Amino acid sequence: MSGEFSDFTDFSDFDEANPIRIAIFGVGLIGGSLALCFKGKPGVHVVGHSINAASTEKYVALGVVDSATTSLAEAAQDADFIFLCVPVGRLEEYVDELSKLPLKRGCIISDVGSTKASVVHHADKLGLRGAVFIGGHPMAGSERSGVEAASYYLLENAYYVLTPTAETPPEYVGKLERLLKHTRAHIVKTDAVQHDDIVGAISHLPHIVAVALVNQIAGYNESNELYMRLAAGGFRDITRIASSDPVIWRDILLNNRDVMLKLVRDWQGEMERFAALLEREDGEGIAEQFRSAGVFRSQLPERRKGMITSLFECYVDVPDHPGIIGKIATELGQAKINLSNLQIIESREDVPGIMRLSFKQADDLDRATALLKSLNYDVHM
Ligand SMILES: NC(=O)c1ccc[n+]([C@@H]2O[C@H](COP(=O)([O-])OP(=O)(O)OC[C@H]3O[C@@H](n4cnc5c(N)ncnc54)[C@H](O)[C@@H]3O)[C@@H](O)[C@H]2O)c1
Ligand SMILES: O=C(O)C(=O)C[C@]1(C(=O)O)C=C[C@@H](O)C=C1
Repeated sequence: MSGEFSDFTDFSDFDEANPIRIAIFGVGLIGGSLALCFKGKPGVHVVGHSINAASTEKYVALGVVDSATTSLAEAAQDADFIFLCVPVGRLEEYVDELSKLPLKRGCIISDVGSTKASVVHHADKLGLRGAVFIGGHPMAGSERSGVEAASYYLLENAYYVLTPTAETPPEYVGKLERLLKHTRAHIVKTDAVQHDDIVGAISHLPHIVAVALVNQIAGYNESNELYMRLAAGGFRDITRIASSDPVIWRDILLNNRDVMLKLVRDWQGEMERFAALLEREDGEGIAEQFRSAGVFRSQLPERRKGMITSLFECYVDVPDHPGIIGKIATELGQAKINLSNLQIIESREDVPGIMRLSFKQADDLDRATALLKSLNYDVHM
C-alpha cells in the first residue's frame, strides 16, 4: 500500500504516573488480541464491553481484560482510548451511541474494521464532542473467531493501517501510534478509500475466491465423496480462509460492495483468460501465467504476518518413516525453540512428505531453519 510508514518507540505518555483507561467493545479475535497487548502494561486498565453478560464474565475469567461490563456508558466513561472491535455492520451504530455520551475530553476512538471508508466518513460528519475518531485496521487475523482465538502475538510484525483525515489533529495520531506500539505491529497511514480498494483486492477477493472454490468442490462431492478424500495440500492451503466467520465476512463484503463488484468482474475476466488458453491448448500461455504469478509472489515481503498466514512458517521435506515427527520435535525442543504447530501436509507411501512447522516468533523460525539445515534437512519457506 502506498502510504506513510512510521516507527515510534516513545512510551513516555503511559506509565503509573499517567494511568490510562482503554475500553474495548467486542472482545473477540481482534479485540481480545488488542486487549492482551495492553493488559498488564504499567498504568493501563483495560475494560471490555459485550452486550452479553456471560461474555463479560468470560473475558475476565480468561484474563483478557481487567474488568468488563454490559453497559456501554460505563465502559466508555473516563476512557482515554476506545476500540470498536465489533462486526463492520455494527460500527456506525457504536459511533452513534458514543457520540451521545459525555466522553473524556481528548478521548481517541478507533476501530479495527476491515473496511474504512464508511465508518471514517460517518464519524467525520457526526462530531464527537471533544473526542477524535481515527480509523484503524490491523492486517492480521485468522479464520478463527471469538475471544478464545485471541492472542498476544497475533498482531506482532503485521501492518496496522491507520486512516486519519486531513482534519485529524496529528498529536492524536501520534498518541494512538504510541499506544499501538504495544502490539508490535508496523503502522501504515493511508486514505480510507484507497485502503478499501487495496484491501478489497488482497484480502476480500481472496475470501470470495476461497469460498466459491470450496462450494464448487462441495457440489461435486455430493455425487462422489472421493473429491473430499483426495483433497490434499493445495486445496487446503488455498481454502483455509473459507472457514472464516460468516457474519464478519457478510458485513465486510456488503460494506465494500462497489469495490468488490469490480474485483469479482475482473476475476471473471481472469477465469475467462484461462478458459481461452485451455480451449486453444496454448501451453506456452498457461506456463507464462504461472511464470509471471511466481515472479510476483516471490517478491511478497517474507514472513510478514496477516495476509495469508498469521504465523512464521517453514516447510521441511521429510522421509516417510515412523518416528520422524517425534525426531524433529525433539531436536527443536532440545534447542529450546518454541514450536507452535506441526503438520504433515503431504504424506504418501514411499514418497517423501512435507512437514509444515509454525512458530509465533521470527527468531524461533530463524533458529529452527538453521538447526534443521545443519542436520541436513531440506528446509524451504
Ligand atoms: N478476522 C480477522 O481476520 C480480522 C482481521 C482484522 C480485522 N477484523 C475486523 O475486526 C472486527 C472483529 O472481527 P473478529 O474477527 O475479531 O470477530 P469476532 O467474532 O472474533 O469478534 C467480534 C466481537 O464482536 C461481538 N459482536 C458480534 N456481534 C455483535 C453485535 N451485533 N453487537 C455487538 N457486539 C457484537 C462479539 O461478541 C465479539 O466479541 C471486524 O470488524 C472485522 O472486520 C477481522
Ligand atoms: O489470515 C487470515 O485468516 C485473514 O483472513 C487475515 C485478513 C486477510 O485477509 O489478510 C482478514 C481480514 C482482515 O481484515 C485482515 C487480515
